[in-house]
Amino acid sequence: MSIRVTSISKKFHDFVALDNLSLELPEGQLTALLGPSGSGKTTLLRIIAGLELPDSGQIEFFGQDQTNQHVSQRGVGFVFQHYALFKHMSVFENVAYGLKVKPRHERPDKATIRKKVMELLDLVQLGSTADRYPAQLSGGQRQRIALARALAVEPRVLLLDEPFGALDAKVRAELRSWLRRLHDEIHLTSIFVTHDQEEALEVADRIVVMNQGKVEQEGSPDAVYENPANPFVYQFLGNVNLFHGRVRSGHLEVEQADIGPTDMENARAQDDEAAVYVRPHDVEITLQNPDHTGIEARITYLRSVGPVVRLELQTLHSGRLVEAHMGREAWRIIKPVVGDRVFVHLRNAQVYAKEGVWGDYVI
Ligand SMILES: Nc1ncnc2c1ncn2[C@@H]1O[C@H](COP(=O)(O)OP(=O)(O)OP(=O)(O)O)[C@@H](O)[C@H]1O
Repeated sequence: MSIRVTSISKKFHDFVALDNLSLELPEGQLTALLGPSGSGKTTLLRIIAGLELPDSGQIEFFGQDQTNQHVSQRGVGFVFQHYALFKHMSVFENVAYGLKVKPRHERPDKATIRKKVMELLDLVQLGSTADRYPAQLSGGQRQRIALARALAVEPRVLLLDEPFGALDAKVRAELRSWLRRLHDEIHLTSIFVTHDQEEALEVADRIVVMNQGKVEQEGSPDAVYENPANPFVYQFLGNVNLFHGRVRSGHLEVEQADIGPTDMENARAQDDEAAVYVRPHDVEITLQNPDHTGIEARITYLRSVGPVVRLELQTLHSGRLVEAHMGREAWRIIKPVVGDRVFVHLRNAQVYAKEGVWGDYVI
């Protein structure tokens, strides 16, 4: 385990930013701290870095206690959202900076520094910009240089705080896949903070979902997406429809439709109210409802966006709005239009019964 966070708490006045939080981060992996604004992600990152002191708890790197180590002794590299490069220095000088300011006995000679900087610039695919100044680079290029600068001092741990947060959507998407490929090359233990679930799912080896200073769930992107531990995680990881249903004798009922048998193990959940969550791409639409498993609804909005047709429907029983995404092929078969009365089927529903008891219900 390369980074171990044990029982960290941090208050700002009366506000609890981190609440007895513990976490272990595997070596060589890229871990995303994901959570809504104010959930404590940046505070945790700053405490790991040594930029902020916890009220209690312990931080270890590779088995060594770092809690009282100064930031300069921890061997961390940073990239921040607005970590401006030195404007008056060229790209080369910016990346070389951390090496040039090392104490004399640790400082590499000039030729070694030049070789290293050029290698790093090639690694971030900006070798040709060595003589330019930051003002002559795009925002995305500047962040790549900031990353090269952070890597120059060979940190043990790389910390990135919303590194692409200030960039536009297209550049952001490019840098995401670039960061993923880069990490596959360097395998440095890295933590990056984001509130963008897509970014976390696409880039990270592990995701830590945070809420109100605590960890809600941690695991691989697939595990967290496929098996969210609770409604908070489920809702946070993407668009979702919520239905109120009832489990009766092991069957899930939603708006007079018999959705089918549930596999909920807990006895209390066998006859109870249930919150039913379904993602838009798991909502299926049919024109007929012979087995009464569909919820009656009317199409109120329809628009095709690239390969997906987005629909909004309103259920006839409760008036609840439902978002559905159909593949174009599926849409072509039944060609529904606005105003049509159809049936909504819930696939891969996550059923959370009252009192936090929950089950996974899959047709
Ligand atoms: N120095 C400080 N003084 C007072 N309150 C602070 C300080 N730093 C953070 N906070 C508060 O602690 C809470 C957690 O902040 P933090 O920046 O860790 O959240 P975050 O999850 O990174 O959110 P965001 O995505 O908005 O940056 C916030 O409510 C913030 O206002």
